[in-house]
This record gives sequence, C-alpha cells and structure tokens, in this order.
Amino acid sequence: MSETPDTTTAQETAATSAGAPVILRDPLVVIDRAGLTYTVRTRPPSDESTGMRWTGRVQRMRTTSVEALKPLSLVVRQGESVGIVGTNGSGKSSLMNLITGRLRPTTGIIHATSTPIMLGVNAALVRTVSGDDNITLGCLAMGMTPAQVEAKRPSIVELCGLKGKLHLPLKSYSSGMASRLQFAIATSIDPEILIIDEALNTGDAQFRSRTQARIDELRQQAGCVFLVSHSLGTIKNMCTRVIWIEQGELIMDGEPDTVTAHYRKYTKLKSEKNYKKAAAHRRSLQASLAPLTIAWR
Ligand SMILES: Nc1ncnc2c1ncn2[C@@H]1O[C@H](COP(=O)(O)OP(=O)(O)OP(=O)(O)O)[C@@H](O)[C@H]1O
Repeated sequence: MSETPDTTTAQETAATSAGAPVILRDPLVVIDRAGLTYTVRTRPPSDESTGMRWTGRVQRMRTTSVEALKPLSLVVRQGESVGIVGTNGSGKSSLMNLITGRLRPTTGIIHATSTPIMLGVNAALVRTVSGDDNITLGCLAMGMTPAQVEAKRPSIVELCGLKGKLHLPLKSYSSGMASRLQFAIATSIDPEILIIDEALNTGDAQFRSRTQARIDELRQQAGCVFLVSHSLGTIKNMCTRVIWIEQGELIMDGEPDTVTAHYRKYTKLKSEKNYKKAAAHRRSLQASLAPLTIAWR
C-alpha cells in the first residue's frame, strides 16, 4: 500500500474531542466497500410448456447473478487475529477469496501490504508423491529458492510431527495427517497475512495446540491472521476480534465473547424456527454497527 488510510467510524469520530478523523496505525489489509456478485450460467428449464426438447447441441444459456457480498469495509491491523463467523452461504469464503486475490471484487477495492496466503483444507498437495517431495513442491510454489526450502525443511518436519512418514506418498496419509503437513508447509514462509479456512477442525488435540502456538507466533511476528470456522470454541480461543457476516452483510465486528454470544443466540433462534425473532435480533445488531469510512491521503 503506497498511501496511508484514514479510517474513521462514526463511533470513533464521536469519541474524539475535536471530531477529527482517527488514523489507524499499521493496517495490513484494507477492504474498501468491496462487494462480490457471482455470475452463473444456467441451462433454461426444460421446455415442457413449449413441447421443445434440448438436443444437447444448440442451447441458449441464461445468466443469473448471486450477490454473495454486499459492499463492506474493514481494516485489519498488525497483530490482529480475526475470526469470521456466519451461517452456511453467508459469504465468508467469498470474502477470503477476495482478500487473497483469487476473486476480484465486483465493487470496491482491497489493499494488502503483501500477498495473503490462504490455508484451506483443499489447498493443493500432490497425492502421488511423498510428504518430503510435497514439502519441496509446496515451498517452491510459494516462491522459495531450493536453498530456502532446505533451510526451512527441519522446522516444517518438526511442526507437522510426521517424521518417519515423510517418505510415504501422500495418498497413504489420513486427512488429519495431510492437513498437518499442509499447515506446516503453508505457514513456513512466515506469511504476513495468513488466511485459514476451516483447516483447524482436523488434526488431533496435540496438533491443534501446535497450530495455536504457530498462529500465536505468526501474530507476534507482526502479521495478521483471518480464521474462518464454524467452531465458536476455536474462534474464541484463537481470535482477538470477530466479524460476523450474514447473507453477505456485515452484522457485527468486535470482541470475540460478545460477537460469538450474539451469533450463538441468532443460530439458536433459527434452529428453534424462531425466524422472525432471529431476523429482528440480526437487524438490531446491524443497526448499531457504526459505518466505517476509509479516506486516502
Ligand atoms: N462460484 C460460485 N458461483 C455462484 N455462487 C456462488 C459461488 N460460490 C459461492 N456462491 C454463493 O455465494 C454465497 C456465499 O457463499 P460462500 O461460499 O462465500 O459462503 P460461506 O459463508 O463460506 O458458506 P459455508 O459456511 O457453507 O462454507 C452463497 O449464496 C453461495 O451459493
């Protein structure tokens, strides 16, 4: 980022005596009114009404828009570990894909001080080659030189805890073992901005505590971490801040205990089929959310 953003919430402005904009220091990620609409091509419904049949050759496709994220603004600073919660289909992965640059926002813009690294359960490992070779391939793919790969190898082996198994092909690993290897590879470059999408729900208790230790280490190294998870326990243990997204909109942004308590209440109301109360709860929280305005100098 070449410029420094002034980021001001209505609450923060109100809190300053002169009403001057509050300048937030050390932003690593600035999301400035970014929104995402997917365009999906669909086949027209079969034309029973017209008596026409699809021949499989010539077909006019329809396009449908899916607004996954309404424009939202956020600033994430050095040392923050941000949990993202929301029910299925609320837009969490879409937001993470925007931050990594895998998808372009349809509206707005996202700035980051360095390339965010996404660690997800589906990130590519090669099943037919050994764990050792996956370390080499993964590290080279992240831009390390062969010498850097060798320098990092001992710490990757140590973190994944798979010594003695790394000569075996990946297809012989359990999903938990593969996740451990993947986590160790992905975090070996000390990414400044790390995104973890549901990767922590695999692995045993011992590995989870190592994972937590590594995330704490990354945060202390002045980076920031985004963690998407449906496990509120994991979110509360690991995050310093929680963002709740629902139906593509930002509902809450704040302290983990508070946000997860409101989110839990919302999901409980929904599971009890109290949809009106759930929606009212969500709307009242959203109404009290101070809008964030990002102004560039
Ligand atoms: N490639 C795509 N094309 C079209 N629509 C999509 C695509 N990916 C996601 N969506 C839609 O965008 C919305 C948000 O999806 P997203 O995957 O971001 O949700 P999520 O919060 O990560 O869900 P989950 O908790 O189930 O993983 C949903 O309505 C989903 O159907």
